[in-house]
Amino acid sequence: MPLTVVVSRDWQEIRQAHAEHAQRLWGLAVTVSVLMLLATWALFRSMVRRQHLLEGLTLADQKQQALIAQLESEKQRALELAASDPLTGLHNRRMFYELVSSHLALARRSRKHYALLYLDLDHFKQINDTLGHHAGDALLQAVADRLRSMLRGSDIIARMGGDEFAVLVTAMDDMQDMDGLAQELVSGLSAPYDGIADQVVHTSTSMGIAFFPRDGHDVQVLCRHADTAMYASKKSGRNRFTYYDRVNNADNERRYRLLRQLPQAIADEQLVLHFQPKVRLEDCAIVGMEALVRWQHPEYGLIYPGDFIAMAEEHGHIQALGDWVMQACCRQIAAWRMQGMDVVPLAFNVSPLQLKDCAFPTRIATCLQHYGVRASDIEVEVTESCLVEPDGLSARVLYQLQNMGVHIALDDFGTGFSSLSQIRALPIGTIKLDKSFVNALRSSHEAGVLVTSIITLAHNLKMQVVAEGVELMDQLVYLKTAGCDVVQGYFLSRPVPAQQAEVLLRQGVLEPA
Ligand SMILES: Nc1nc2c(ncn2[C@@H]2O[C@H](COP(=O)(O)OP(=O)(O)OP(=O)(O)O)[C@@H](O)[C@H]2O)c(=O)[nH]1
Repeated sequence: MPLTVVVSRDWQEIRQAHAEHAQRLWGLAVTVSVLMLLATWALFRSMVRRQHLLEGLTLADQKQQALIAQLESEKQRALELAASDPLTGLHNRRMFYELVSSHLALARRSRKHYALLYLDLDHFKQINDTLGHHAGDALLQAVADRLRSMLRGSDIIARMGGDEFAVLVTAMDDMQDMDGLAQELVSGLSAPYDGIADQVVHTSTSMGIAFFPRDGHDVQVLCRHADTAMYASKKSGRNRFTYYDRVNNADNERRYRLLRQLPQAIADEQLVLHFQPKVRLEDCAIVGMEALVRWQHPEYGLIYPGDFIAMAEEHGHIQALGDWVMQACCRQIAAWRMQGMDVVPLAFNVSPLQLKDCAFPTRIATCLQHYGVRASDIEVEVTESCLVEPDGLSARVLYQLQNMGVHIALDDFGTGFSSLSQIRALPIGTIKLDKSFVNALRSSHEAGVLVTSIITLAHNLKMQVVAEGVELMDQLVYLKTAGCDVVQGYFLSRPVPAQQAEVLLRQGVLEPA
């Protein structure tokens, strides 16, 4: 700003000169002040806006965290339910297998002994029949409590289903130690149970014991041997225990004879198929049938697959047996069609070993052609164990089957380790919900929630849901409400021979009684 010097005697003149200058200064000061005020106000507004934005972001973040936590806890709940038995709170079969497997992996390096116990209540069905299912349930809970109290925290206890329990007694110094504990368990479990349906209930338990490593090296073999020993206890009078190595050799003898006779039995057509209808819940129409193989043995009578499929798998007969089943199905479809009947798809079970055979799809195609049957007339049911390697040979075989037009269903869903997202990558059109879930519907609200969410998820993934093992009206009603598509189980029909299946097919519908 220029410096002005006024020399004058006239006061007015001097004032005049200063007034202009002061006015300019004043104007400048006002402008600067207004600008500063405006800048402060703008800064303040932007800070307030930032604060709002920050609060909004924090809130959104909190909401997202809450949602993630909720999802995590839902997942945890589902996992817990899938790992434990809802009625007793013990581990379920799946978890037992997992825990025992990891225990045995460590046990291999120790010098300790492990005993696998299989327990089955004696005449439990009578308790259900006379006192009702609620009393039966209460007794199962009381048995679970007694097992917990009699065993150590380190032992693994599970309810394997129905009235069957299993225990892994861990790290014993000596196999002889088992005698005392086994006796204690058998007598402890046979002591009267107070307050079951306001009564005192008496029951007893038959038990079988297999030792690791003496009687088997993995959980499957140990369970099978302990189960065999448990049956030996039942046969020799119940309310007792039997060690696997002391099982009456008659059982082993029978197994050995069946094993030797199986190849000839397949060739001699001693196998027969029974058929269990699958019923659509929407209109009770029979929309499919599962073919189940039985062995009509000349000496032992009708033998169920549980007695010979594992044996066929272990001893290299599964391909011949599987081929027989596939051919018998196609033959049956052709025969029914010849009689002018409307045929529904016939499903048959395929073992994991068959799916590892890259010639399997070609054999199916030849068989279909031979009997003049369409690929859509059959369905293959595979188990989750077939799917452990999603891009392995089994997956390729499944894709080949799908390309041929064969429908693929996943059997016993929920008992293995596959998740819906894992199986989504495979050509699975239907999941068959395992009967343990259907069974748990009666005793657990959580099971209901889980079943409903599996059905919804499966539908979102465009899969059909078949519920297996439906034995009661209330299970059927629940499944229908939950949106399940198809059911199968004793409540509608047991597996029946071809002639009875034919009657059902002609009927076309199967209304609940
Ligand atoms: N209350 C109740 N009963 C069940 C449950 N699950 C299966 N069951 C019943 O348990 C019974 C099991 O009977 P079994 O073990 O086959 O026969 P059992 O009468 O015990 O005869 P033995 O084993 O030969 O001594 C069947 O009647 C099933 O319906 C359940 O969760 N609760």
